Amino acid sequence: MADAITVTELVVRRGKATVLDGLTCRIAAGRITGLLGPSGAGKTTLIRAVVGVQVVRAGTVTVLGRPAGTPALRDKIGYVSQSPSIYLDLTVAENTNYFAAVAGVDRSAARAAIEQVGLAEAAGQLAGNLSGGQQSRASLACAIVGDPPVLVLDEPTVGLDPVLREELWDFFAQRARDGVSVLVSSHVMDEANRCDTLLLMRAGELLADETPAAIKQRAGTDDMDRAFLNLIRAGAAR
Ligand SMILES: Nc1ncnc2c1ncn2[C@@H]1O[C@H](COP(=O)(O)OP(=O)(O)OP(=O)(O)O)[C@@H](O)[C@H]1O
Repeated sequence: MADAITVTELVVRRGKATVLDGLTCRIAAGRITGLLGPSGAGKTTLIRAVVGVQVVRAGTVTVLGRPAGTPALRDKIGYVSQSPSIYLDLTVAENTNYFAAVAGVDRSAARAAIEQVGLAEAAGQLAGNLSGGQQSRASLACAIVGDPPVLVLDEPTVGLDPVLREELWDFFAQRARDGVSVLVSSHVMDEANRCDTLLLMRAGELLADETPAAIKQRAGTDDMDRAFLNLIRAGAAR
């Protein structure tokens, strides 16, 4: 299977700490890859390197065969950061229209994105007046305008109720079936079960790069929470 993202011997320092120390992994095209691990493991740092906003000390990151951060990738990656990255003084529709203009697509794509995240009724509202969950969805709408072939989502379902979370995961699965490559970080284990592949990180290292079923089998349990705890504790004890 082709890789959408290739990370080779990646070294990143943040402040005085080496957060990633020679990380190597591959993210398959047209699949949902989950990025999991304890707080501080380096998930956001890896995501930032993939979208090209992280200074890297050594190693390489390529997306769709090009170095991460190259201008040619700008309209190929939809990125949702941990905090909503929308203009609070614009309406939802104005925000998505702006992203449509940047992506070079017309406003019908912006309207479609708003509908896909279930925000049609709030399209005319100022983003600053939305609830936290609505702001997250508005951010996601901006990221998916123009159907980029790669989606990079940093904890996109935080603060969402279970129904919305389910809908968004159905949406990610649909996107993957359409050939989109989805890299998504999460702390929620039932979300981990919906990924095709899981990258489990701890302290900047990759502890596992396997299917959810393989991870559970290796950890000797059917419960994903328990499987992760087992693997993380085994990793810590190494
Ligand atoms: N701006 C920064 N300056 C210095 N160190 C940082 C900075 N941002 C993050 N770090 C450190 O980098 C390490 C990895 O952080 P990162 O945000 O990548 O972890 P994470 O796995 O995404 O955590 P979480 O699940 O809590 O979001 C942490 O030890 C953190 O303290």
